[in-house]
Amino acid sequence: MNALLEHTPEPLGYAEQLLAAFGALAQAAEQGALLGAFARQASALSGCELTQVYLLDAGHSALGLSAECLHGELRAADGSALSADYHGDELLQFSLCQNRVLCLDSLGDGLYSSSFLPASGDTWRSLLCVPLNTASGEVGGLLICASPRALELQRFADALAQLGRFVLGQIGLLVRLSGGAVMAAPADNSVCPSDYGLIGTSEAMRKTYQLIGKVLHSTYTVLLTGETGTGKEVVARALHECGPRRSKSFIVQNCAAFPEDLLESELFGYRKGAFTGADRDRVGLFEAADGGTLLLDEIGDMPLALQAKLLRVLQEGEIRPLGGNEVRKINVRIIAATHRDLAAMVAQGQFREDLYYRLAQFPISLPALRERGDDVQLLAGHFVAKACSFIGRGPMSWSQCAQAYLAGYGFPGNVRELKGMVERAVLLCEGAELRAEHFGAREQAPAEPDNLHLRDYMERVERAYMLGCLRRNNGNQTVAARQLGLPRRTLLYRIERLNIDLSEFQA
Ligand SMILES: Nc1ncnc2c1ncn2[C@@H]1O[C@H](COP(=O)(O)OP(=O)(O)OP(=O)(O)O)[C@@H](O)[C@H]1O
Repeated sequence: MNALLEHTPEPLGYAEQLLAAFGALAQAAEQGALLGAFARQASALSGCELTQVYLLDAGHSALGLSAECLHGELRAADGSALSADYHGDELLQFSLCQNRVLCLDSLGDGLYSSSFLPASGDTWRSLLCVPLNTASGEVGGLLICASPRALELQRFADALAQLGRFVLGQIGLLVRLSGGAVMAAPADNSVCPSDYGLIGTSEAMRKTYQLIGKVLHSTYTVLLTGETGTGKEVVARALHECGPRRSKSFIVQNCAAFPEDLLESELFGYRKGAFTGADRDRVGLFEAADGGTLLLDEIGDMPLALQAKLLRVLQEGEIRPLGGNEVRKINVRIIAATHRDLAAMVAQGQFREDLYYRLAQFPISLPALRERGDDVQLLAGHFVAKACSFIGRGPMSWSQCAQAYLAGYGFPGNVRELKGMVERAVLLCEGAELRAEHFGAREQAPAEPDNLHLRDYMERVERAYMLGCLRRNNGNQTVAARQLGLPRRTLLYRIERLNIDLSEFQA
């Protein structure tokens, strides 16, 4: 509480006022009343004549005015929504995209557009713009406080942000209680859940969702790394689909798929006559993705000469088509992806260092499937359900051996391999139960129980389960023992009894 109220006048009185505000907001039983009360309380707490509450729609494609309080009176929110990228409202855009508080005391000097504020007798002078975050740190909207007087508003930002977080939490509760739709949803109502459409609840994936949430509304270049099949393209698509550019194109270019010349003309486009065979102008992918997102997949395979040109695009924000004299401004979010170790490539002179640092403005490293614990089961269940519905079959169950096999398998091809394996198993399976043999795993997996004593069968299941845990943790016995809920000595004893060869895990 100390830091929160450090700069407020009369901290004790302010703390009392703040507590009363929390209490009043907790009473609101309906979303409209809650947002109105929030606007009113924010006005009292900041001393501002105007407060506005904006909420992002579920698809993060528009910012809607949800409540407004002017001179102590609530005004009916007209439901107006600012466009997908809040273009023209740089102040709102900055605060939202950077997730940063913005405080100005000279709004009237005309440097920035403030058309989102209602006309009033006086000119608006002081402005405070506070991003509203959910408990998990995602931006859900903005609180605006404005006054025609010169006020020191920055000191109220922390307290108002806390109050805003509480309000978003309450909205979530009200929505759940009513079983109704989420937040103010202008035009578009497609939902981007907090997992961005990706399957997985492991700690490693939760961290990934947090990073996606942080960078969604910024213009940073994102570098996605991770082994093949870990979902880099899926994440790039989520960054586009759930971000402010979702109404524009999402284009993927595989940099390993073309020789240098062809890749250059694909990316930059060309003018008629630029080279033999260029019989007409052709727009490149940077231009085609204007306003949207371009994923440069397998960026580690981009030839060095083209890397220099890409760096210029990233720095200048403009391109020159082959054979053309004019440069064109482009507005594209670049996402790069690779399964290679770019830092090592830089050290070996195979990748430009300056480009590496420019691309790695915001790196996201996707975990290998073997590091995602129970996500294997979740993903497998998801792929089975999809495969069954695709071929029109009823639901299927899993034998214990099949489950143990999947839990123990290392998945070098990650989610892509799991998906392929499961789809094949569904086709091979003639009954309603998926068994280890459907995964082509008779030798490695524990045999099905028909001809085994229970103790032998249980040992095999235990062995496969332990192997899976040790593999996921690269043979680290301390971590494996913790995850299995065993004392380390017991784990070592069982490893020996089950004849598990630890050298398999040493890199
Ligand atoms: N978390 C996830 N939830 C659901 N499906 C996923 C997930 N991750 C990956 N997939 C699926 O796995 C497959 C491979 O994903 P993707 O192509 O994004 O991997 P990648 O890392 O880009 O691979 P590569 O490096 O080989 O290009 C796709 O079919 C994708 O839909």
